[in-house]
Amino acid sequence: MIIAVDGPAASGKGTIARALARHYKLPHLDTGLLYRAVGQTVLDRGGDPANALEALAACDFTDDLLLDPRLKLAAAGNAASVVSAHPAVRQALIERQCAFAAQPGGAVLDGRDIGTVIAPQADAKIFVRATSAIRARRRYEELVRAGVATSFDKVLTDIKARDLRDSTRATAPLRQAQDAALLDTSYMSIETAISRAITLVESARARV
Ligand SMILES: Nc1ncnc2c1ncn2[C@@H]1O[C@H](COP(=O)(O)OP(=O)(O)OP(=O)(O)O)[C@@H](O)[C@H]1O
Ligand SMILES: Nc1ccn([C@@H]2O[C@H](COP(=O)(O)O)[C@@H](O)[C@H]2O)c(=O)n1
Repeated sequence: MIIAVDGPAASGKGTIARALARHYKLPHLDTGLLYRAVGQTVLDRGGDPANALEALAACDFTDDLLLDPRLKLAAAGNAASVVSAHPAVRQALIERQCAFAAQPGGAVLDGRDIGTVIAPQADAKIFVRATSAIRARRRYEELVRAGVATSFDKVLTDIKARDLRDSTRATAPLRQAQDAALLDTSYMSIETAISRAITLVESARARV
């Protein structure tokens, strides 16, 4: 079974995708990490994420970078949102994601274009959303817990800028697939959101 989980920054899609992977004993891929690794590599090389050639060259990152805690920070997230708009970067990362989705037994992937581009054949698709203020509050609290110095206003501004870039780019923009179920977690606890996600997957399976 392939499960596609998409949604905007800090909507909770990673939390839900990891829980679904545990529940159904499936491997999980956080595809945002791949774009973050490209963005971080450009920054480490002193390059400009908006430069398509530099961003494409940074797709040669090695997998140990995926464990680098810097990928969780705002700098990598913002750079990821810029490099991910280059069609050549998306093309360079597509094969790896499609292969992950196609492995025997299936997989859970989360990102922005899983249900629309990477795995349009997914058995279950969930589009996770929450208001920008609630997403910013959750992300701000997460960063504070991790000891990162920031402010709620900065996190909210970053999230809004990322939403705009991700949903207006020409290639594989963030959008809900026509056959995806919408899960608005704005006023849900993590536990409720996970349990609703499992119910949505079960409904999708029952329809097949
Ligand atoms: N329903 C919820 N209620 C409260 N907090 C939540 C909920 N869902 C997720 N969170 C918290 O919000 C933060 C962001 O969640 P998560 O990392 O899953 O989002 P994401 O969409 O995967 O983010 P990113 O776009 O950065 O990959 C985390 O600290 C997580 O614990
Ligand atoms: N399938 C995807 C996943 C991510 N992106 C871009 O990467 C940025 C970081 O993603 P997070 O999920 O870790 O927040 C995100 O803002 C997107 O620009 C993507 O394009 N496609």
